[in-house]
Amino acid sequence: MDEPFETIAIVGIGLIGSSVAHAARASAGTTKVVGYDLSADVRAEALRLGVIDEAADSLENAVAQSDLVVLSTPVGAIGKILPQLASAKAGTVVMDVGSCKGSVIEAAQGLPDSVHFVPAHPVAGTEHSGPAAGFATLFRNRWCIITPMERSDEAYGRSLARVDALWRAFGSDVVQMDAKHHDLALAVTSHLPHLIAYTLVGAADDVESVNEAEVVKYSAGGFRDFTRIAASDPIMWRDVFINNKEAVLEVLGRFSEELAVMQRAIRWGDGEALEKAFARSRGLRKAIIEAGQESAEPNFGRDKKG
Ligand SMILES: NC(=O)c1ccc[n+]([C@@H]2O[C@H](COP(=O)([O-])OP(=O)(O)OC[C@H]3O[C@@H](n4cnc5c(N)ncnc54)[C@H](O)[C@@H]3O)[C@@H](O)[C@H]2O)c1
Ligand SMILES: O=C(O)C(=O)CC1(C(=O)O)C=CC(O)C=C1
Repeated sequence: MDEPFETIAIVGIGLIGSSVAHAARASAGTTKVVGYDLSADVRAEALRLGVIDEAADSLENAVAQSDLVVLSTPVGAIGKILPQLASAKAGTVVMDVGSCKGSVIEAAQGLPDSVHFVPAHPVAGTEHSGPAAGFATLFRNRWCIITPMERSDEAYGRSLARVDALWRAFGSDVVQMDAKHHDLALAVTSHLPHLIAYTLVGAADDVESVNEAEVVKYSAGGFRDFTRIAASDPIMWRDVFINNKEAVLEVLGRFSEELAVMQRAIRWGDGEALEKAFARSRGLRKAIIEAGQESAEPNFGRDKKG
């Protein structure tokens, strides 16, 4: 990288924060990672694992010594932390990695121009959380969506370019997007699927004549795949749904209509309608595989040993 961020501060050392720390050291010229987390246990674990070089005892201390501040806490906390960065030294670059962007940008409105805030969202993750879950290649071949602040000064443009280069160094493709569009698109591709997975697992609890032991014992592939998604961090997802309410409710409305169409087709034995809908889904999966965003191997390649 031309102008690397030599010292970075990771605020919130979980799956994404620790992955950024690993990737920055491995491929973006970072030589020192300072970490701050609300949890002292997480700070100690991150230090022990070598995810961070130094644990800061406060947000201020982490920010003071860094070229780049990475906000990788749940989205609700990002909104609370941003206003506290108003007094950061001039030229500090701050980047978040939150899953929704409108509420984060709203919280950044009060920052002075001397702080360069670049909202980013790596569309990459797993169902695991915590500092041990991160790895350097998480962002490789994935998209990172940047939703820049509305400002046209040259200094901000330079910081934007440095953040763009950082994600490219991690192996991501980078695209810029308006925050409102980002929030609607991700409500379709990420937030609704998680809501459906959480709801499906909840529904299994509701069928009283099938007990939990049977659900576990006879769990079929489709159910197992949903449970992977539904094992994601409850606090992270609570914050996503609260902070992307409008887009999620819009997409959920469309989903409910589609579900009613399916329900009706099943009730009336309309095989043609069902077959048509299922064929369309198969085509979409093929397109995702062809775009290199998923493995074509059965069961996502998880059956392979070694
Ligand atoms: N998990 C994913 O797949 C994924 C993918 C892309 C983006 N994101 C986004 O990245 C962010 C982090 O997600 P994650 O999966 O790494 O979460 P995580 O649960 O693994 O880690 C979050 C960490 O933030 C800490 N934290 C909470 N409040 C804090 C505060 N006020 N100050 C300092 N630390 C605080 C927690 O103690 C925890 O260690 C979220 O905003 C999420 O929306 C997640
Ligand atoms: O792969 C997963 O397990 C994820 O949930 C990652 C995932 C998603 O694909 O929906 C989750 C949240 C994000 O903000 C980005 C990526």
